[in-house]
Amino acid sequence: MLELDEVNAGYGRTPVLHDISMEIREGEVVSLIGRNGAGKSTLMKTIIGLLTPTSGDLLFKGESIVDDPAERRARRGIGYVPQDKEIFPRLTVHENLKVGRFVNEANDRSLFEEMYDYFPILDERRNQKAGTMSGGEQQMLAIARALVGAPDLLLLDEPSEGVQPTIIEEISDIVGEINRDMGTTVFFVEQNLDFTINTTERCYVIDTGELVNELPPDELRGSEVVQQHITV
Ligand SMILES: Nc1ncnc2c1ncn2[C@@H]1O[C@H](COP(=O)(O)OP(=O)(O)OP(=O)(O)O)[C@@H](O)[C@H]1O
Repeated sequence: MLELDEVNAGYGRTPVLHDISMEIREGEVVSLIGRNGAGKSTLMKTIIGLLTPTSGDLLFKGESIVDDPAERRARRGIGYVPQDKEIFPRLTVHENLKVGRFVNEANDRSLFEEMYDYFPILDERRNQKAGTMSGGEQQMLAIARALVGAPDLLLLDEPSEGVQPTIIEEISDIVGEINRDMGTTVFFVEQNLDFTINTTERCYVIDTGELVNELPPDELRGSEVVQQHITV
């Protein structure tokens, strides 16, 4: 589904990502963990097209997308939830979902009702202004908005951030259901070990812009790799 081939990227003259190569196969739920400043958001921005790599290639469904602007990548079928969610606080829940549908309008499918089934709290609050909802509810809205146009790949940047623990578990379960029922491939970056272990099938570890390991989730807890590269 997604392949990164020796990707280097950064800000201006400051390199952040160094020779990142990874592969996310169709139907997988894959994660990347690393501490603050390790380069996780930079990697997400590079995949969605908000940052241009200085070298390397990005392939989506076997085709290079490295020259595509972000909106074309979205229309090819990549949904993205940024770290700060970027919901529109003055728009209602339903209006926010409509924006998500517009971003992916090339796709024939719209999943408004499916999203309300997965996230009943959003159904209850269809006409509520998004800015009045809790952090967890806003995160759910951001995920639903990224999914409403039926992308093939969903990218989540720290989905547990600013979300209370009970809702983190709920989000983990819903991401799993969406992956199973809709076949959506998922790639997320996180610092939260519990969320990562509960949600993922395979986990990459990043430290100072370099991939240092790849582990199954049941080896994450107590692992020396995690001690060395994740614990602050
Ligand atoms: N817009 C920017 N301009 C310059 N440097 C930046 C910018 N954004 C991030 N950086 C730097 O790039 C490095 C990686 O940051 P990034 O946000 O990718 O880390 P992260 O792993 O997502 O961390 P966090 O969990 O804190 O979001 C850091 O050294 C950071 O200071």
